Amino acid sequence: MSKPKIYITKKIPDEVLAFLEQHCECRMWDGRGTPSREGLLGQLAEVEGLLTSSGPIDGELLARAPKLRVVSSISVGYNHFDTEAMKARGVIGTNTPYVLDDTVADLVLSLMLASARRIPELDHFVKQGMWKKGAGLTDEDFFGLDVHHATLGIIGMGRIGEAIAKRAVHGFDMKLLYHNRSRRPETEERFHARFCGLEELLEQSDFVVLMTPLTPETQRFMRKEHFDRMKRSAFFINASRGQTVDEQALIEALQNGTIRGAGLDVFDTEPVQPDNPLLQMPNVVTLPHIGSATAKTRLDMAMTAAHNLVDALAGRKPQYVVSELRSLVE
Ligand SMILES: NC(=O)c1ccc[n+]([C@@H]2O[C@H](COP(=O)([O-])OP(=O)(O)OC[C@H]3O[C@@H](n4cnc5c(N)ncnc54)[C@H](O)[C@@H]3O)[C@@H](O)[C@H]2O)c1
Ligand SMILES: O=C(O)[C@H](O)CO
Repeated sequence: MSKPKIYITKKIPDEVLAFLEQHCECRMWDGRGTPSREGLLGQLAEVEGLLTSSGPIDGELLARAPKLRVVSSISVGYNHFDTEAMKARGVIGTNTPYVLDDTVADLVLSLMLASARRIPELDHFVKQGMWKKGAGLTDEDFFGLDVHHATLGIIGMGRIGEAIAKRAVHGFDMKLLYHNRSRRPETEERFHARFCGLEELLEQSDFVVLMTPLTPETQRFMRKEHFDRMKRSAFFINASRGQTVDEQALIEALQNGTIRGAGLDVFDTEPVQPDNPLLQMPNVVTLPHIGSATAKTRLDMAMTAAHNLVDALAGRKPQYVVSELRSLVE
């Protein structure tokens, strides 16, 4: 029996490719990064499975891929899936939850610590030779904000939110507030966390961490009125998606001193434009969307995605089908 044809839009670890080759006829993008949109669309005529981490997987793409049955994303976020178009065509969509929770949570704590203790700013200061006698420096020039025992507000208390909570509460003795679509009694008990309305969370937190998925409901979720409610001494951390924030409102809140600083792994446009004012701000720590970027975690994500793809193509129920498309496998 012939193997199903799949296309892989970025380089994946050898052992994941070897596993896929046992079950599928694989073609993998061999350039750097990912193919252009046109380049990708031109590859799809015979393809039954797509392994990717970007999109959009929309009506235009589906029209160019008449045999496509499964799109397996090497990511937990799947805002690049047009789930309505996929459902209408019966295309299964899968993702990779759980395997990256700890790695992303480590990064969020890093952003909190780096922004509050001004690590990149003061690293630059030292390397530029500005730490010297006679410069008139005082202790206060280096003061930051304590992370330990501060109040953390997590918006979007899901899998990654919980991993952040564990580190913050058990490691840093932080007080935890959270806002979520629904209450989580076990989380409250485990971390002495308090569920509260968004406004109260914003007003009381020293660190506000945004960890919701990007959905129509969370698009531009953090706006001017929300930054206005935050403490002037507070930090805003975003590792969800850039479009969950009104970036212009964030820029103004930072410029006006409405909030003290920010730690950002994600941006409205990625890669972030070089003239984005956020890149000029010493009180903002910026990263190139690296929440899950360790070799071990990316390997686990790619292998999880490969199993999802192989199972779905073989007519078995994959481990992680995105919720909007679960009816296709039940
Ligand atoms: N920066 C990165 O590299 C990186 C890595 C992994 C995940 N992410 C992002 O993080 C997101 C969360 O991942 P997860 O695995 O924790 O997902 P999850 O589904 O386990 O948790 C998300 C939580 O957000 C809540 N939520 C959704 N809409 C909400 C709303 N309108 N108001 C309040 N709460 C709301 C949900 O109830 C859920 O508890 C992903 O969808 C992805 O966009 C980013
Ligand atoms: O959603 C995810 O898994 C990360 O953002 C990587 O894309």
